[in-house]
Amino acid sequence: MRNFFTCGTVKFEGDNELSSVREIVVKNMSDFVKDGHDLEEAEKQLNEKGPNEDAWCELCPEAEVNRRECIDEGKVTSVIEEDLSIPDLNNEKSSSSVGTNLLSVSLTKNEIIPRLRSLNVKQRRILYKVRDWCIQKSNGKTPEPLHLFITGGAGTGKSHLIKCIQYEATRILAQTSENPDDLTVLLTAPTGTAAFNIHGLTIHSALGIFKTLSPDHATLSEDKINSLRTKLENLQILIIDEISMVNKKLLFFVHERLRQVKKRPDKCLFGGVSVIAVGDFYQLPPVKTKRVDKLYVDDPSNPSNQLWNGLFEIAELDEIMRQREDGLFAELLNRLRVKQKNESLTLFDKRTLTHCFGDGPDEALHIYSTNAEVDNFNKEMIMKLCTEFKTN
Ligand SMILES: Nc1ncnc2c1ncn2[C@@H]1O[C@H](COP(=O)(O)OP(=O)(O)OP(=O)(O)O)[C@@H](O)[C@H]1O
Repeated sequence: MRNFFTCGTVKFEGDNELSSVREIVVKNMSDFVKDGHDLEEAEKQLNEKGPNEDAWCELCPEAEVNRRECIDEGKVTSVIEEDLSIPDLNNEKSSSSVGTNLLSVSLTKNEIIPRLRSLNVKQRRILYKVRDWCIQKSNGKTPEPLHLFITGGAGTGKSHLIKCIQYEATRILAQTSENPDDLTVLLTAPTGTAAFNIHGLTIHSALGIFKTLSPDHATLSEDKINSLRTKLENLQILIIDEISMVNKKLLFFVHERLRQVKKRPDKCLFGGVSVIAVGDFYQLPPVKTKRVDKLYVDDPSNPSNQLWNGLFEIAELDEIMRQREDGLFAELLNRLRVKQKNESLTLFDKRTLTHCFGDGPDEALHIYSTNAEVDNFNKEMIMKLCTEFKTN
């Protein structure tokens, strides 16, 4: 056989000359078996090492970078940002305008790489846990949904980590849907300010939840649900920042809405979508919420209790990542964070706090405990900034 290949000749009909078998085979191979060696090599590697999790990035790094840069420049908008004006949310103007105008933007590759490299051991461990889950998904496996609670005091790098998780999870999960631009990871927070800080969306606007959390609005009509479904049909991970500001009722509505969107039965928690909750229960609590309705308060009589207590795996960050003076202040905050009312402060902490006391620069965000103080400050600033003003 080998002889026939190397020395054999054939004669084609109507052709007077003999043609070399070898030449014909080589020509046909170059025409029809392009990249044959590479394909064989790839098949061999696939069999030996399994699928390459970073294949997309290796094949098309430029395309991915371009796509992310376009998003940053606003040329390509996130699916969710375009329009989420679900009619029965229009009754409440603010609920449709706050969240829908916020872009759910991930960082560019160039911005993310230094962040990924800077992660400390605990941050990295959490990232890898989420990453492993995403890789299993992208390899066609069906791992149980993640329910992860990332917590830690002020400045321990929770927000920093969220952006890394969002980037990595989006990148890997892009391989699971036909359109790599499909929304697979949604970054949300319970208030407009918190959402803005992480370049995310409010939970209400992203999931079409009425702000007053009235039971009448728990279920959207099939039309409205369909519209939400087209935007969220490939959603696999929901990240909720500032979870301390979410109460049992809101989390229950999130579960219900995801269940509706994913067409899953009652018992399917969050419609099978993985949820990563991030925050610190020593920080801001939900507004107008009784103690028993706070998430961390175990109340078996409340049907939504099962959505939090005992469900979420806790991952705690404890290394303060803020720099210099900010770092000292963050350390102070973290000492105060766990103090009981009757425990006194150390002399050093008292001094530091006294040093911080004062109005601070005008342009800094001022927080007052009464509306009257807020009005006073605003008036004072208006008088300072606007020299010419008219009153009615
Ligand atoms: N691994 C890291 N390497 C370098 N800087 C980091 C790292 N993690 C966080 N930081 C920086 O530390 C500061 C605090 O981080 P971040 O805002 O993420 O903390 P946080 O836990 O969300 O704080 P808070 O609860 O007060 O909102 C930020 O300036 C952030 O950029």
